[in-house]
Amino acid sequence: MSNWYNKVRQDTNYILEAIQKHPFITQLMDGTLPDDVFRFYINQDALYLAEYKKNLAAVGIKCNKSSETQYFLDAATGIIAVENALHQVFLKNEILDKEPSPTCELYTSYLTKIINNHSLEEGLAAILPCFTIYKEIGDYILKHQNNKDNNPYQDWINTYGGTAFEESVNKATAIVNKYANNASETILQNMEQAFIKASKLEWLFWDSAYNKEQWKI
Ligand SMILES: Cc1ncc(C[n+]2csc(CCO)c2C)c(N)n1
Repeated sequence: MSNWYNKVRQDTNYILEAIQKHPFITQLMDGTLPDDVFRFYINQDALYLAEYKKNLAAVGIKCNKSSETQYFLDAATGIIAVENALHQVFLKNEILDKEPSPTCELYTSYLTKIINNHSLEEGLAAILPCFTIYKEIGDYILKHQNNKDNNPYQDWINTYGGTAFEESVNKATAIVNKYANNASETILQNMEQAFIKASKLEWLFWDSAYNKEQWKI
């Protein structure tokens, strides 16, 4: 298969469209997203990222080539720097709640399960939507917004849209494509399932933030 990502991107287009239409994203874009909702999101995202960086490092050390390991370990370190800066801006460094929401718990546990108990290829497929969906949503907002000078969430939008983040996403995608090129039919099916599941969890993460999801008991 020449380009695995292009195929799964096509197959998950409906998820991307659902994210673009989600009120969290439309209100983030027009700047009307309630402050408490965004803070809930950033709070949960800080908890998500604390686990995600471990998952990225775990995938990295399983890769065969040292350049691939280097890439994922650098990306994990980058999370500490870049993403934490966003949390400083919006959360003023204060973690409001240390308890992950059900969806945050589900997404991080799902990734940890796949990475630790399944093939490297599936692990790679599972971590990729985190990169590609944020890049696409960042670009989508930059393209469609007309309030760049007075959107309270512009720092967030600029982090993911535009060219700064593009190279990193392309590199991650290229690594996953390379492993897919050498994968068996069964592994390819598992990779696609993992990519779809993680993409759905990205939608769910925004939806759960929009509803300020709580544990029911
Ligand atoms: C739920 C959730 N999903 C994806 C990202 C975006 N993101 C997190 S780490 C990383 C790779 C290196 O920066 C990217 C793109 C996020 N912040 N929160």
